[in-house]
Amino acid sequence: MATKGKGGPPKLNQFMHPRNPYRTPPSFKKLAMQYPEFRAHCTYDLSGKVRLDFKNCDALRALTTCLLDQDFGLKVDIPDGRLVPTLPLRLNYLLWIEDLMTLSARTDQKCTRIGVDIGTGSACVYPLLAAKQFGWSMLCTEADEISYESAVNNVKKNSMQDEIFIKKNVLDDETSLAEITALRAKEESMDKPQDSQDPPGKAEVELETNDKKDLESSNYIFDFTMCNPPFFGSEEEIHTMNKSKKGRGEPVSVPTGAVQEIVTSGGEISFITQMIEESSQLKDKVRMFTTLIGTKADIKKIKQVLATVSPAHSSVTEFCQGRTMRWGLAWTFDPKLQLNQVMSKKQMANTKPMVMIMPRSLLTAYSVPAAWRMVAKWLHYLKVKVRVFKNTKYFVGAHVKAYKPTWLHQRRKKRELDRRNKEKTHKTEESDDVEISGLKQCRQRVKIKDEVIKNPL
Ligand SMILES: C[S@@+](CC[C@H](N)C(=O)[O-])C[C@H]1O[C@@H](n2cnc3c(N)ncnc32)[C@H](O)[C@@H]1O
Repeated sequence: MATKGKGGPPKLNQFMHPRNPYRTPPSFKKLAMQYPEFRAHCTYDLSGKVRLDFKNCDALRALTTCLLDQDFGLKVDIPDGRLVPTLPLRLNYLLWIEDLMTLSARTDQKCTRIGVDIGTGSACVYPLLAAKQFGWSMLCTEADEISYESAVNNVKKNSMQDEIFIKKNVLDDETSLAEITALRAKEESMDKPQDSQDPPGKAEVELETNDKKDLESSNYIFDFTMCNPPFFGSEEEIHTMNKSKKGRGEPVSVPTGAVQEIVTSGGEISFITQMIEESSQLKDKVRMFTTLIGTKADIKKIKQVLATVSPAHSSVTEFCQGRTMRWGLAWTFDPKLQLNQVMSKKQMANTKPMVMIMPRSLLTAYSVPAAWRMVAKWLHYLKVKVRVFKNTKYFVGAHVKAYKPTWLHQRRKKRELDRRNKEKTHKTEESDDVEISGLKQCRQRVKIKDEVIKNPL
């Protein structure tokens, strides 16, 4: 269950993406020691704990820029008054896209992924993280002049001009399409197998043949699009939506960002509706479309809009971080990309365990470890990776519980008891050295020993 903090909504960190590094909160103490610009915003309580004022935009900006530097080696400037991205959410979204792309038929690790970030913001946070952490190339759009300039500078600052392209308008811009098509062609020619002295194994040949077949049949230029759309419909909405909700206490941090960054006419529903409509015209160029959704209440309406363009598959997930939740929607017109195969952490937690009943005839010894050894052997033979989780003894993709019928369990228990009693009677007759089994017998043995000590021969 989520933990409830003092006076605020419950903390949701445990539902963060399993690979999100911020599942373990960063050490403010370490950050304060390393970065004077972060230290300037810190206070210390009586126990010496470092505290940050999350309602101060400058403090939030220092936190994000210092973490980007410390954890990802990214130098980022965010102009005053512009949106300060929080990193746990950004990583949750990118990691989910990474999960979805593993389903893509282009499973070759060598091929560079090319994505589009719609409305990249002044920090250019998604493309920078995507290029640095995942090795993807990104084409981005940014309509706001100040944010555009700042995003271009941030890319230059990190020498990522070969991986990140920023445009004011993108998908209808022939120049950017030409640039990306050229990049894709370059990547593909680089990925072609070089003459090697070792002949490839059978598995490698099969993989390469499948990849080639897939590339031949694919005209996709982009692997995915992503977007954190402007959230609010008006300036008044910013204030009403951020007012404390009953039972949730005061919001922990302040909303950051200029009006033109976070407000759009019609709110996120209208922005996402437009993206969905445009996606059906771009279905041959983009394999997968995704967007962030800021309000739970909007999901139903957005799903209805999505149904009108009849995607082949779609999937909704939730992103949990700190005390806020956001949602992700992905859709594709490619029938091979079964997006709903990727489950969110919450879905995983609610999934019932898979129960396997092992027929006795299959096993020489009918016990849980014996059943597990047999399953593990089959899985090893099938080359299925098995992870053993802390609280589950036996785990195979889903929980695999060895099933023991009660009647059988009781019969075995009775047989064991009979055997012990028989042995006990037998041994007591023979000698005083009673075998230890169970607390009662243990006491009995101690008594016997006591007697031996008291009455030495
Ligand atoms: C909510 S902010 C998200 C910024 C950044 N992606 C992030 O997650 O931190 C939305 C961004 O979209 C930009 N934007 C709004 N309408 C746009 C459009 N039609 N084309 C491109 N960018 C747009 C805004 O200027 C703003 O920077």
